[in-house]
Amino acid sequence: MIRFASLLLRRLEKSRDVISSSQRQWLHKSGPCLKKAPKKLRGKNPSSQRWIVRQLNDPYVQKAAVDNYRCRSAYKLIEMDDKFRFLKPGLVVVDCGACPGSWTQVAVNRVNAAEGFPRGMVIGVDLQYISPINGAKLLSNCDFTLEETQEHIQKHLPNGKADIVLSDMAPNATGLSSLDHDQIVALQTSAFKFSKIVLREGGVFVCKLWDGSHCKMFQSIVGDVFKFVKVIKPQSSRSNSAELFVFARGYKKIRQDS
Ligand SMILES: C[S@@+](CC[C@H](N)C(=O)[O-])C[C@H]1O[C@@H](n2cnc3c(N)ncnc32)[C@H](O)[C@@H]1O
Repeated sequence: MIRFASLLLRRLEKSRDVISSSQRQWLHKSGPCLKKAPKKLRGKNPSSQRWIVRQLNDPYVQKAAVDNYRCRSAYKLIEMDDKFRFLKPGLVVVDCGACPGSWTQVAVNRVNAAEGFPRGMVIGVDLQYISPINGAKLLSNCDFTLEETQEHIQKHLPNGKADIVLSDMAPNATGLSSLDHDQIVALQTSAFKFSKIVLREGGVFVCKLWDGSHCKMFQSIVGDVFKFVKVIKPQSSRSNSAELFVFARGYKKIRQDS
């Protein structure tokens, strides 16, 4: 058991949230969460130890492994979609900040779910390499905030249009909360501007923020062009994280010049 745990630790350390199929099988068989840190943690720095123990004890990490999702973030999108029912069969989805790919996996499953409906389309884009996902177009190593990337995405969209823009993009956190907040707001402002260009009337925009001074303003700017806006914290989002999601539906297709 400990040997397997050590193997898992090594893999977790290498790839953070991403879990391989053998780890998935082991987690599946091992049942309930580990409550104690395996001996192999000795010698690791305290922050690595905390991260590893948290991963091993996190039910969503285990569930993701069993359900074949690339990371626990999948459940945040699943929860939001179970509540608001926006990922419908046949829709076109852009997933910004898609790596390692769990939101893309959820979106592919849900927009292609029903027989007799046209197949949907999911395009994922990230600064990092995203390994292939059946049924998705992936644009790896692309900075979403660049005009050329956004033009490239548009070229892949049918008539340059999408029904849903998702953005789970996040900068590398510095630990300085106001700086991190400003950086994520800048990223999501770029996703919001893009959504105003590509969304069809009635479209949906979902993005992640880290709580801070600009949240209210961001929500109000989004509210100007969507009929319904809500800030939500899914249960699967860790309670000690500043993470929040802005969910906006009913894009009002008006002339935009910003
Ligand atoms: C929290 S992860 C996304 C997890 C993803 N939703 C999933 O479920 O697998 C945030 C991602 O945003 C990406 N990112 C940050 N800045 C970006 C940018 N300017 N352009 C594209 N991706 C970016 C990061 O590389 C990182 O992979």
